[in-house]
Amino acid sequence: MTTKQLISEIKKKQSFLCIGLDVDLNKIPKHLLKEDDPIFAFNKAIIDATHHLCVAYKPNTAFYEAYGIKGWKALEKTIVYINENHPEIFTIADAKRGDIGNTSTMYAKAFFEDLSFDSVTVAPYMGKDSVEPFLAFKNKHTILLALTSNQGAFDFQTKEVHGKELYKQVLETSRTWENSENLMYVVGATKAEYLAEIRDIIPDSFLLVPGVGAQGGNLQDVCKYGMNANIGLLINSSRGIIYASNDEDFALMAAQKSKELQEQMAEVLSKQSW
Ligand SMILES: O=c1ccn([C@@H]2O[C@H](COP(=O)(O)O)[C@@H](O)[C@H]2O)c(=O)[nH]1
Repeated sequence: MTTKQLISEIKKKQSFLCIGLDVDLNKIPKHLLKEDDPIFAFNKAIIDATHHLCVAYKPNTAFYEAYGIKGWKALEKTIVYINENHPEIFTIADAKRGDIGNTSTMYAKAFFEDLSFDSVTVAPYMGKDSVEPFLAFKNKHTILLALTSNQGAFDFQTKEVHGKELYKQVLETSRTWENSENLMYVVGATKAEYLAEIRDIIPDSFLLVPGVGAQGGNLQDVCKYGMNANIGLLINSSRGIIYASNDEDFALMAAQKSKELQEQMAEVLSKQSW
């Protein structure tokens, strides 16, 4: 999917909500455990109930890898289901990959070609030659970790190296890489106060913003400091939506939580001049 198509979908749905599909078999409703593939059954119900309210789904691959081959198959069925039934939805493999060049190429093939995701999250720590193999894929997006939502972000990312914070160096340097127009960045909702300075460095890039909901990030603050002329934001909530109920009504409750966020986004968008 192109960025232009993503922006047009945001305008149409009045939503820049990304729903995280982080399926934990200990948290899903008990009745689903009788299904052949409980993970897929859960995802399908959530997708059927919420696809009109969001523009992106983000399965975090850890939640699938943890269940071995069955988990990976459930991930594959989930992405096929989204791509076949809702091709307008932007898909994110939250896999946080990155390795020496030839290995990164294989990671990129796994997520972009085999699984047909629109994007994958990538760690910048190994530098240019570990990220450029992902960037080489046309109409696919590499979402680079910049300033993450967790407390550990302060261990390295905000530390100054040669007089500049590391996350700012990631933003500035990555802009010089080949095919950098295929870059998006992860910035945690819990770090909203950094967004104005981040926008000074990368005014046009899309940001994937996790941390609203269970981690306490504030949607209004993220929009105030992080939005650009093309919206430029995908705000993710995972647990706050998919575990709104662990009973028979889980999909309905997920839709209700999604609607609450979508309505707040529509309100913000109504004040935006296009
Ligand atoms: O900085 C980051 C990067 C990724 N994540 C991931 O996003 C979701 C957040 O889940 P919630 O349940 O809404 O807290 C999860 O998959 C994280 O691994 C992040 O939180 N922060």
